[in-house]
Amino acid sequence: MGSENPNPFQALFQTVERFSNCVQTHLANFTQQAHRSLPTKKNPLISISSSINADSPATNTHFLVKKPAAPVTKEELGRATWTFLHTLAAQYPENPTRQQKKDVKELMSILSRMYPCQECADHFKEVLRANPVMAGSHDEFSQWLCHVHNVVNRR
Ligand SMILES: Cc1cc2nc3c(=O)[nH]c(=O)nc-3n(C[C@H](O)[C@H](O)[C@H](O)COP(=O)(O)OP(=O)(O)OC[C@H]3O[C@@H](n4cnc5c(N)ncnc54)[C@H](O)[C@@H]3O)c2cc1C
Repeated sequence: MGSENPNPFQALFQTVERFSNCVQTHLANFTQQAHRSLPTKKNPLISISSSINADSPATNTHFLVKKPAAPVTKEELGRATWTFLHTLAAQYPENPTRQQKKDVKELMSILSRMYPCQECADHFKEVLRANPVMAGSHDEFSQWLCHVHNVVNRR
């Protein structure tokens, strides 16, 4: 076989290798996490409390009920956001439309401006500048996300 007929297993081996690298990263992160202490709730980024108050008169169309604040730390917010992003990547189509590619790039850009942790948002802007979103296919986007997740967490 000449260079026009590359080994048909080569692409498969490369995909398996990339997947294996990603799994290794997961395991490494998981092991590190197991040794870390649980995130502290002493310094929450934000407190999520319902704006519903049961005591107020029903003069408006909605009732207000005050609930205890649920503190959200940087770690909790990060984990929830990564879960959302990796779920999005898992469902990202093999052959995305032009609109889907545009949407996912805009989403990342919005995240870098509006992420509710200013320090993280600023850092993510730098990460995006150095690693422009790659969303040409399911694999491309999943691997790009995996990579930027590692870059963010290495910091
Ligand atoms: C956009 C963004 C910017 C952030 N910037 C900062 C910052 O500047 N400073 C800061 O302190 N924190 C930042 N964070 C939070 C940080 O990334 C972590 O979410 C947080 O520190 C908690 O880390 P963790 O190790 O518990 O797990 P997380 O990194 O939140 O990951 C959650 C789970 O995802 C899995 N996982 C880990 N790596 C990968 C991977 N590469 N691919 C697939 N799955 C993986 C693991 O099973 C892990 O338990 C940012 C988060 C986001 C979403």
